Amino acid sequence: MEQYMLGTILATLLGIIGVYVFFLKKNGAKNNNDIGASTTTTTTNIDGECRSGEHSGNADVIIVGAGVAGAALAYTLGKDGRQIRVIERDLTEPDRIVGELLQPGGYLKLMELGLEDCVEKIDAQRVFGYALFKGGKNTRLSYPLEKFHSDVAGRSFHNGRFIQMMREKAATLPNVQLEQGSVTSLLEEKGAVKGVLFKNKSGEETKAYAPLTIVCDGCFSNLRRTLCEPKVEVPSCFVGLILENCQLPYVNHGHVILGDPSPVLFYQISSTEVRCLVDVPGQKVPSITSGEMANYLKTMVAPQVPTELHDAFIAAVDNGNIRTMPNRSMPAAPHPTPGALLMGDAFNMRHPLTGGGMTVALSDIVVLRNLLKPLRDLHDAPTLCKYLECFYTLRKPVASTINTLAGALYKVFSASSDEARTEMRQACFDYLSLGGVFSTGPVALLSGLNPRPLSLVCHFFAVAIYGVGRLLLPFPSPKRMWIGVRLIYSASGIIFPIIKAEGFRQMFFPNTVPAYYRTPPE
Ligand SMILES: Cc1cc2nc3c(=O)[nH]c(=O)nc-3n(C[C@H](O)[C@H](O)[C@H](O)COP(=O)(O)OP(=O)(O)OC[C@H]3O[C@@H](n4cnc5c(N)ncnc54)[C@H](O)[C@@H]3O)c2cc1C
Repeated sequence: MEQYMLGTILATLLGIIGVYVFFLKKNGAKNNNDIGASTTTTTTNIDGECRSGEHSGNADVIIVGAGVAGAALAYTLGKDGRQIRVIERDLTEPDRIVGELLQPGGYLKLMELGLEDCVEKIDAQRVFGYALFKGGKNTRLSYPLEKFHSDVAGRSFHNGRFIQMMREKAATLPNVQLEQGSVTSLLEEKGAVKGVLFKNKSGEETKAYAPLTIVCDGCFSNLRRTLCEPKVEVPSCFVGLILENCQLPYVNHGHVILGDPSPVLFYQISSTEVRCLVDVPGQKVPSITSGEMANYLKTMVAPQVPTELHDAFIAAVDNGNIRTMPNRSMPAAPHPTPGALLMGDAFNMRHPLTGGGMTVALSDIVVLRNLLKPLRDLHDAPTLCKYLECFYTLRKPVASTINTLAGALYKVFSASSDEARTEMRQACFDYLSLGGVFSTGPVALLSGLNPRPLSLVCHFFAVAIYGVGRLLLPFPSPKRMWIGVRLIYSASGIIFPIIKAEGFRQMFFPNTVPAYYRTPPE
């Protein structure tokens, strides 16, 4: 017992030194890398233009993009009685490897929005937690669902089917108009966005006006430039495969393999298909056409795949249906602009390892809906813009917890040649394997069921301290003490930059939003 106490005190001291050294070193460091934003011009000045003959319609809100965020938002605001005009580039069912696992926290938001039936009739699978695999060992991490209605669980599905269900549901509302068109720019007048310029289905340039334009054009957004400061990072890419005729070792669970060089995911997306996402660090993946990719998957990845899935994995590689997608992260950095708002991936992204994107998007929609509900008229753009500034703070507890965890876990779960990082990775696996609060705490954070930033920081440093304790006990050696110091330093180096980018004050003190911002304008 005394040994453990001593270990904990030592580890805490090391932690403080680590944090201090980290801040000394990082002070002033900047990262302004924006490789995600396109160079497309995003605003068109319409000062003095005649609008007669153009599509002014009578929309209260224009929504650009009917993906996860846009389609859910269209239904939500439409249900509240607003006239909604949705312009979506392609209304056919999307076929992609993103957004296939909705966390239970996201499902709760779907219920709040009245959209939970959109995961019915699409062969969606219930998800009750995760199974973690590392070096021949595995552990099951269940979502803490006991307190919730029996329907509440994660859901995994074909993303396109889910989106199509939400689009169809939104289109059943008479006040929601869904049309195909590609928005090329925002229409700006005296510093306020008044609508959009888009190419309709027949290729004709058309203008549409509304007091509020909400841009939900996804991770490759070319409209966000003027509405935020996009600092996009691409730490890795996902390579997607579909496995058939196989059974996951843990039924109804997501599977995370702590592989080398980085994680591999498996989860069921229908009753007969298992999605596999292989993380490849960096912005380039081996070429698919030259066969380099198949070779990489067979020689590097297949030996790390659980034996139950091995044959199906090889068959999926041989089948050749291999897709790739960059994994982007971008903290929310809005430029509040009268008449416009960003939502979904266009506004904020995080590494998809923890499957948090849809949960954040749906949670943001709930926050926005509640803010807009008491407003009868949206025409006073400057006042509305000032009022909606509190959206950026009110969303923080959920969004920042999920974002921070995604970024931190990706780094902890990736293999490294650094001994301290290797210890941290092992400590994380062992900490989660302890069960009880050591697994339910982090899983509740990841699943969006308990989005508390402080709890996240406590668990993160508890893992680090646990790692240091393991190094020092029973007999600390100078070498192991040094690795312990580096472990705390490296843990600080992982989490503090993410918290800084998320905005420390908003993340931990969301109730400090001035009362003025919370009061709806008349
Ligand atoms: C590889 C990968 C895996 C992921 N896995 C998960 C997961 O398992 N769980 C999870 O919760 N999240 C996951 N995510 C994140 C998730 O996919 C996103 O957070 C979510 O799709 C964001 O929704 P969105 O509406 O902002 O964007 P999208 O769903 O991409 O929708 C954007 C829409 O805008 C349309 N559009 C684009 N430009 C224009 C234009 N100029 N005019 C008109 N329309 C336009 C597009 O056609 C599209 O329909 C993953 C992401 C990646 C990259």
